[in-house]
Amino acid sequence: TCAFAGQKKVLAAYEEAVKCGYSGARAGRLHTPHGVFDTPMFMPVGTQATVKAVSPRELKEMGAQIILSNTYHLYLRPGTELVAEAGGLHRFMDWDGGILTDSGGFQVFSLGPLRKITEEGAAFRSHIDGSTQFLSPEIAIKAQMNLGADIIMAFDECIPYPAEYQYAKLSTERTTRWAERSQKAHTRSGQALFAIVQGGMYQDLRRVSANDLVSLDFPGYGIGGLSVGEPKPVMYEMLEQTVPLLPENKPRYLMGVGTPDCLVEAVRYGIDMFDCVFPTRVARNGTAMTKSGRLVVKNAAYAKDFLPIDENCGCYACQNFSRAYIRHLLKADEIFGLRLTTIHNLYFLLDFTKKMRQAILEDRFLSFREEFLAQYCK
Ligand SMILES: CCNc1nc2cc3[nH]c(NC)nc3cc2c(=O)[nH]1
Ligand SMILES: [Zn+2]
Repeated sequence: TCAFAGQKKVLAAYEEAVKCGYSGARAGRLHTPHGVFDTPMFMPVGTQATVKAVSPRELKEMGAQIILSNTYHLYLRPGTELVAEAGGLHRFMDWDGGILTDSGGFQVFSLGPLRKITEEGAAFRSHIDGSTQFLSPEIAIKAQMNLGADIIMAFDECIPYPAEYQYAKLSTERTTRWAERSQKAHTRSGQALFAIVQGGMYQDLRRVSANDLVSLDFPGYGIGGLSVGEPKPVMYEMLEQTVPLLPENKPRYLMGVGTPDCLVEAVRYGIDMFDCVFPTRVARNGTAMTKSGRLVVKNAAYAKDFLPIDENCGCYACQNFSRAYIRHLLKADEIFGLRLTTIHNLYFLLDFTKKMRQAILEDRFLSFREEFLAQYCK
């Protein structure tokens, strides 16, 4: 491993990245106004200012460092000015760890019935009350400044998959112009603005997007437009093309990823931060994540299984309750059942990133990856 001194960048500084072997995997420390955090890291998703079914105290207990909230949702309800009046998102939801807000781009394209995208921004209909809404780089950045997250995201377009080369090219160029407008609109000190690399599934567009955004000098970079239905090998190929072009002393955030096998591959390419609704979403339909794959604890097979979900798991659910009990709660539509599967899934992913960090620091990441993939894809 080689120690690595990054120059101090305001707030989202990236330093002590420790490279491991010939893979791009690295263990780093991310500096924010709410603390210094270890990477690789998984960020639980708290879309509407709550990570569904768990409390801030439980999140802290399970080792969550930074959580994600969605600007699109909070902008529509309860409104980002209201959150600012409440003292900002940290106060509003009583979370004193790190918060990252997305810029609404993705939700507009994936939630609201899309109206149209112009150079100015994106018009859409609210998925809540059908009202006509409009988001632009300026509006999205102002909303995020009101929310007061530690890390905010530039306004971008997540190119759908598949997309024609010409569309991907024009959209990527516009996203770069939007990144510049986001930068100009961002006037709040004590907050890091990350750009988002696009380029669809086209190697040359990915390289152009990364190079253009790097020359605009952001404190960190999201990699967007992935985990949108493309085959995993295509996602990995885009990472291979993109990550090496990003500054080593700045964090790389792969948006919307994912399952443990994707995390371990992305870490190998040099990704530091992840967010995904998968662990909390599948928990709510009774699926638990384990190192051997998924365990649908709601299945009849577990009716009399008095073992925990995972005997080696240190989470509150596995330390105190059996599969039979959790299955009973889920079958009875008891809220506590969803809480237990959610606590387990979040703990599993947070613990998994901690294990990857340890492996990197001990220079054994590649064997860690081999062993995990052999067990997980079984
Ligand atoms: C910050 C908002 N912009 C933004 N969010 C995203 C969220 C994603 N979530 C997934 N898979 C679940 N892919 C994503 C891509 C983007 C993307 O390209 N852009
Ligand atoms: Zn557990």
